[in-house]
Amino acid sequence: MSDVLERLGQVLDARKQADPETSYVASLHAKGLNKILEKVGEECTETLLAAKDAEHSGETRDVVYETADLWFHSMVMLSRLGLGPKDVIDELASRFDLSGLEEKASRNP
Ligand SMILES: N=c1c2ncn([C@@H]3O[C@H](COP(=O)(O)OP(=O)(O)OP(=O)(O)O)[C@@H](O)[C@H]3O)c2ncn1[C@@H]1O[C@H](COP(=O)(O)O)[C@@H](O)[C@H]1O
Repeated sequence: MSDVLERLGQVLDARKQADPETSYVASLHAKGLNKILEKVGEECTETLLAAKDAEHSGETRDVVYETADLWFHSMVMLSRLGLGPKDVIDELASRFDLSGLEEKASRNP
């Protein structure tokens, strides 16, 4: 599963040098970090709206589609900052066996 994220991360890094006329990712980089963050925010909102709709309709296709857009644009943001999916996967892996409530308590002793 994470192989897909790893491969996509490599493609995204390579696209930083690509022609903005032929690459969507390169066109985002050409517009700058603020444009990338704007897209992350937009996709986040679209994901929330799709999840709200899905709870009522039971139809989950749009949630998957919008979450893919959100992950994709978040990965473009990470790539912009010299990071990649491995950084996030390693962070999640380090949280295995740690309850979210315990982690929160350790932050606010
Ligand atoms: N996974 C994706 C991916 N998911 C979504 N998108 C694009 O993200 C955009 C989604 O934004 P919107 O729906 O808001 O579309 P929009 O209205 O065109 O966006 P704006 O003009 O408003 O910014 C669309 O253009 C989608 O095509 C993606 N574009 C590229 N990839 C991957 O990135 C690789 C490199 O892409 P290029 O840089 O285009 O070669 C591709 O081979 C894919 O693997």
